[in-house]
Amino acid sequence: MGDIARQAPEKDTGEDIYQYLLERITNLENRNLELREQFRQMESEKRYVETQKIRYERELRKLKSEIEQLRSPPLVIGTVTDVIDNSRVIVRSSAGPRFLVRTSQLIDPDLLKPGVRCTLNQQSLAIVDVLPTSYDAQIYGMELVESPEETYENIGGLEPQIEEIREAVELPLTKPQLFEKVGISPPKGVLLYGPPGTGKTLLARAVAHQTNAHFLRVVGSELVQKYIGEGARLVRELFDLAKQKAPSIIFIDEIDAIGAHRNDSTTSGDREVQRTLMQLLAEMDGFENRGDVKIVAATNRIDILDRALLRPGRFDRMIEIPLPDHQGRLAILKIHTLHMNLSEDVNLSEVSRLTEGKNGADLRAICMEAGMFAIRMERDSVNTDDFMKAIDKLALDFDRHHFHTTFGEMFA
Ligand SMILES: Nc1ncnc2c1ncn2[C@@H]1O[C@H](COP(=O)(O)OP(=O)(O)OP(=O)(O)O)[C@@H](O)[C@H]1O
Repeated sequence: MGDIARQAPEKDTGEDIYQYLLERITNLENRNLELREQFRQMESEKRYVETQKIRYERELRKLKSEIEQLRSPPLVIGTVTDVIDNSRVIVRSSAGPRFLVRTSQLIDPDLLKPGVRCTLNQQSLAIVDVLPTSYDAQIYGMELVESPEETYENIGGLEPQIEEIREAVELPLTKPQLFEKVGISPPKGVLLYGPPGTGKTLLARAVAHQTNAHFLRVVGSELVQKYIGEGARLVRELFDLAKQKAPSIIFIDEIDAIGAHRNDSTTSGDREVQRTLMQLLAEMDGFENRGDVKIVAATNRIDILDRALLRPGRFDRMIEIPLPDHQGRLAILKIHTLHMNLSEDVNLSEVSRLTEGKNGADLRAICMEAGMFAIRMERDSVNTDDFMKAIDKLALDFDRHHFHTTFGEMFA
């Protein structure tokens, strides 16, 4: 600035004035360049702030819709008993009482006939939807796979557990005569317990693959939360379907949601859970041991399970699925990097050492993230640096998730 503001020469010979103006022009040009550079930097900062803003807005929208979902009340199931006119029908709710309710204009009045099952809004009891009369696994969030693709080779570090489940589930399905000859009953149900993401679902799917059995998966919490008053009925239908599709493996994930230790509380939610559990126990008891339907359940909370579930003839085999140790992590990393193009510098044993305490699902995520870092750097092989960044990113995501969960709980 000082240069630009320099005083004009006192002696105004033509040469001096020319020199002075030349210098002034150069200074102004330099200053112009400086300002342009500053402008460019500010533009790029502005762009960065704008993208950050978009990211936060997106995150906000996601969180809002999550809150919305959590707040949306479950639906009540009912059966139409009488139709008054196009907008009013009498419905018997699954909890017992009958109501005169309104129907949404979106529902085709021709569908509303006595005997039809429908869902009702929990507060207004207005009819929200009509359920198909025939059994539809998808409605209830059941997953039915003809024969899953996972094999024992896709499971890392659980050799003793694989052996156990083969003996308890696979052998009775493939060689029932062995048990008959010896005169013992094979286990009816197997309970897999341990921390989340350690491969319990994977193990159950692999057994179904090995035995060419249908794989039917239900989630305990969904059985009792999605459609009030339907838990017991769903359990009954689940077993019917499994028998129909035999050989089959019923996989009940989060069994603790229906099989937690009972206490004396009598809220309607608790009664619903109890009815569902009683139905499950009844189904298991009335079940042919030597049949070709096997039940595998999984839980992260064996400590809260009702002992009734663990009695002989029910889940009489318990298999612990622990967090993987160093060798286990190495085996899992090998599985998830099998088809990846790894640079020579990658030492999976070192990656395993740096991921102590991580489960199989985390390790899979680390491998995928490492691959993403390589893609971002426009490389076609994954190197050690990518793995290090992926490990850091996972730790960061974990902290963020933890923060959101705690934050969410504060407002729950
Ligand atoms: N031992 C393992 N070997 C290979 N992959 C694994 C292993 N454990 C977990 N994974 C990976 O993590 C994913 C999630 O694991 P899975 O759903 O089987 O865990 P889970 O124990 O059933 O968890 P949850 O208790 O949360 O239901 C699997 O699909 C698989 O890709």
